[in-house]
Amino acid sequence: MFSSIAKRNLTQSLKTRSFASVASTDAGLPKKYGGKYTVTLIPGDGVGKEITSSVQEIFKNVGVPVEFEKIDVSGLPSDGKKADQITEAVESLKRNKIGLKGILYTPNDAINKSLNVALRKELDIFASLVLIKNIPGVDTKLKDIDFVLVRENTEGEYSGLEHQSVPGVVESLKIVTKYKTERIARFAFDFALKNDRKLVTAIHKANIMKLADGLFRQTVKDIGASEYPQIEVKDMIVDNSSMQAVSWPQQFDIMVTPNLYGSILSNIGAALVGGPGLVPGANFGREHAVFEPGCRHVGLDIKDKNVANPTAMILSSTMMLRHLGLNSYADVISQATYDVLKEGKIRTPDIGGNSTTTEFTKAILSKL
Ligand SMILES: NC(=O)C1=CN([C@@H]2O[C@H](COP(=O)(O)OP(=O)(O)OC[C@H]3O[C@@H](n4cnc5c(N)ncnc54)[C@H](O)[C@@H]3O)[C@@H](O)[C@H]2O)C=CC1
Ligand SMILES: O=C(O)CCC(=O)C(=O)O
Ligand SMILES: [Mg+2]
Repeated sequence: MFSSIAKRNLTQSLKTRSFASVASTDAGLPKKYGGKYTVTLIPGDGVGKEITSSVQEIFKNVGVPVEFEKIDVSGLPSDGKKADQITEAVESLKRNKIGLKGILYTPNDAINKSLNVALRKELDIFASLVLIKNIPGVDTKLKDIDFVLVRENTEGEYSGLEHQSVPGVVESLKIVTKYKTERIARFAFDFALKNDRKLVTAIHKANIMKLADGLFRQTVKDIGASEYPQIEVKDMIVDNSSMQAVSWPQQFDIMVTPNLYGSILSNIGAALVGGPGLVPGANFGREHAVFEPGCRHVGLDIKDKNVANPTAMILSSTMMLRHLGLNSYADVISQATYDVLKEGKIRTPDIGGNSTTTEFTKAILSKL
């Protein structure tokens, strides 16, 4: 199915500290026009503008053959017409097939639905891929962490099907389908095969949600046993997985999860390796791929303060370049980013420094 998932193809020097090459689906890659790819750029809310500016500056400096088509979308209630913005973004992504995206804010009210979720559903970018790996130079309590989260991105607890039956009684539907579970399971196993990973763990709560999570658990196990006998498959209850993740994360290789457990585990994963500013991510469908920071934080509290860590966005952009087959550009940019982090002289406050986003970006530029 995902025949074009790239093998780890990084140079030996990068191997120990780079994330795996990323999955791409068997959909045709975007076409180049005038020698360049057009990529939809959605800076998003909070720190989005600052961290995507950092990527744009780096791409320009390196001469990456990518032209950005910028679309402003905001989840902030005050900011313009949501329906028009999201339609424009979806049309652009459908045209370009590929996007780089910051995170869109969702108010905690009963009215405004998540635009992030709407975009993922509309494009059917069903597989969220988040890479949790220690970065040399970023000190963490636990070491040698290197696991991948494959999260179902379009159903589960994020289905948004809720109603109040009578005042004080709310029903919230979690949808799990065999079809969508099979495809996320195959994505996880294909990714394992192509990236030399050996173990897929299905995360669930089948002891309580016997039908929904029972279906998820059993389907992953069945697909593993029948189609991927060379990959080991285990399952683990989500509560225990959370505990294991903060005590013995080295046991995990690939976790395949329903939607909400993936969000929670991506946050745990980010905390393990240094925070939300460091973890890259991507969303794949059959036709489209959208790259965005893996644990999807908005960072409204630090907006326009020039302190955001752009690493997650930069590494998401290098995943995107690998998806486009622009590996040499990806290698140069990720190497420079890792070098700056390893040296530790210039670092943003989230990882213990006092440098600005601009200074961090300049330090990367100086390595290129
Ligand atoms: N609140 C929202 O509108 C949305 C929330 N989410 C989800 O909700 C959960 C938590 O989100 P929030 O409470 O909004 O978290 P948040 O955006 O407030 O971030 C939490 C903390 O991390 C810091 N942070 C985030 N990005 C950073 C960066 N690049 N560099 C340095 N520091 C950074 C922030 O300053 C903040 O202190 C996550 O699972 C996220 O995926 C996802 C999309 C929208
Ligand atoms: O879009 C949102 O507001 C929240 C979504 C979320 O937590 C996630 O996608 O990880
Ligand atoms: Mg989340």
